Amino acid sequence: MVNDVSDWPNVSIEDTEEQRAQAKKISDEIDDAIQRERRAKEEKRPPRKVLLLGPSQSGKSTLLKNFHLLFAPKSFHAEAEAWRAVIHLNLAQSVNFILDNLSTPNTISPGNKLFLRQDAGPDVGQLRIRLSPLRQVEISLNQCLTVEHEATPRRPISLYNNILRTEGTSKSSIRGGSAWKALAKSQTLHSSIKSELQKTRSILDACRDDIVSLWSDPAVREQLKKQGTTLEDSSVFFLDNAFRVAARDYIPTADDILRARLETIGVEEHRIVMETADAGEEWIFYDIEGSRGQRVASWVPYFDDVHAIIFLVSMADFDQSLPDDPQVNRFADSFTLWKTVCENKLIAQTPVMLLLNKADLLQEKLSAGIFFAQFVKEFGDQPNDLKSVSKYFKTLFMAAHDIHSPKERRLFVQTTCAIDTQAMSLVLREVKEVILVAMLKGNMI
Ligand SMILES: Nc1nc2c(ncn2[C@@H]2O[C@H](COP(=O)(O)OP(=O)(O)OP(=O)(O)O)[C@@H](O)[C@H]2O)c(=O)[nH]1
Ligand SMILES: [Mg+2]
Repeated sequence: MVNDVSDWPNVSIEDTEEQRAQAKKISDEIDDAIQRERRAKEEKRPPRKVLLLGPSQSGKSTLLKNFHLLFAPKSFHAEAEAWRAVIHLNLAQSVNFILDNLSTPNTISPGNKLFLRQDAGPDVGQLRIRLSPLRQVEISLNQCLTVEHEATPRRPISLYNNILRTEGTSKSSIRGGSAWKALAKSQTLHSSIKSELQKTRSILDACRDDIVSLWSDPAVREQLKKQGTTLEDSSVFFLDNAFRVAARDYIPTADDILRARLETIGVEEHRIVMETADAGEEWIFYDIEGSRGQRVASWVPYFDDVHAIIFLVSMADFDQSLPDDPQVNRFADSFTLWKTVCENKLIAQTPVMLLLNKADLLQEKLSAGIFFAQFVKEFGDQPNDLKSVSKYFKTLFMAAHDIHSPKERRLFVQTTCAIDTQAMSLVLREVKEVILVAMLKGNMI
C-alpha cells in the first residue's frame, strides 16, 4: 500500500486539470472538424443534371454554349482555340462546296473558266486555282478535329449536309470525348497538331482576299441561286465575315462560337462548373444527337437520372423535310417527337421546358413571303406573322403536353433565338430558377 504521497506517480492535480482542458480542447476541435466536414458535405450539393432533347439542328448545342458563356465565361473563352478550328473548317468547306457546285463536268483542268460571263468580275477559274489549298485545309482540320490520339478510325466530318439545305449526303460529326475535346483543352495538344493548325491559319490568311472576291461576286451568287443551291445560315455567316475570320490573328468572338456548327453524334456529356452565379456548383448537360434513328431509345437511359429536360424545336423548319426522309416534314417530325417525350412514364415527374427556337429565322421566312399555312394546313387563314405563328406553336405543343403527359405537370414554354446572347441570358436565368425550384419541391437537393 502506498501511504506516502512521495510514492505517488509524479502527477499533480493542476497537471491533470490542464490535461483535461487540453483533452477537451482537442475533443472540441475534432467535433468542430466533424461538423465542418458534415456541413461541407451538405453544402456540396450533387451536380444538377439536365437533358437536352429535340430534333437535329433545333439548337440544343447552341443553348448549351449560351449557358456556358453566361455562367462559366472563363472556361467558355478558354475553348476559343478549338472553336477557331471548327469555324475555319466551316469556312474552308463552304468555299470548297461553292467551287464544286460552280464547276461543270470536265472543266477541272487548270485555267478552265467555270462559266462564261459578260461582266468584268473576277475570273472564277483563277480563283479556283488560287483557292485550291483550301482542300488541304479541309483535310487537315478534319483530322485535327476527329482523329483521336489513339489510332481509332473516326467518321470524317463533312458539313456539306449543313451547307446545302436541299441535299443530305454525309454527316458532320464530332464525337463526345473525341479529339474535339482534347482540342478544346489546348494545353494538352500534341505539337504536330499545333503546327498543323498554324499551317491552316497561314493558308486561310493568304486566301482571304480571294474568298471575299468569290463570295462577293454577283455572278457566283446568281449561279448558285439558279441551281437551287441554298447555303446554310451558319455558312453564309462565316462567308460574310470571311475577311475577319480568315485573318492570321483571328480570335473567335462569342457570337462566332454560337454560329459554329458541329453536329452532335451520340451523347455528349458536358460538365460546367459555375463561375458567375452559385460559384463552384456543377451542372451536367447531356447533349444528345437529334438525327432520326438516334432518338428515344438512346435517350431513355438518361431519363431516370436527370433533374430537368429542355426540349428544343426549331420554328423555322416548317418548310423543310428531313434529310434522311424527304416525305417527312420537319415541323410534323418535331411535333411527333414532342408527343413521344411527353407520354414517357419515366419522366412523368421530371420538369420539362420547351424552347421554341429560331424565332429570327422564322421571322425572315415569313417576311420573305413564305406562307406557314402552305405547309401546316391547320394554321388556316391566320395572319402570316411571327406573333400568330409562334402562338400557334405554343398552343399546339402545350395542348399535346397536357393530353399526353401521364401525370399533371407544369410546363415552361418560351420562344427563343439561341444566337442572341442577351435575350438568351434572360431565358437561361429563368430556366435555371425553374429547375432549382422544381428540384427543391421534389426534394432533389
Ligand atoms: N439564326 C439562328 N440560328 C440558330 C439558332 N439556334 C441555333 N442556330 C444555328 O443552327 C445550327 C444548328 O444548331 P445546333 O445547336 O448545332 O443544333 P443541335 O440541335 O445541337 O443539332 P444536332 O447536334 O444535329 O442534334 C448552328 O449553326 C447554330 O448556330 C437561332 O435561334 N437562330
Ligand atoms: Mg448538337
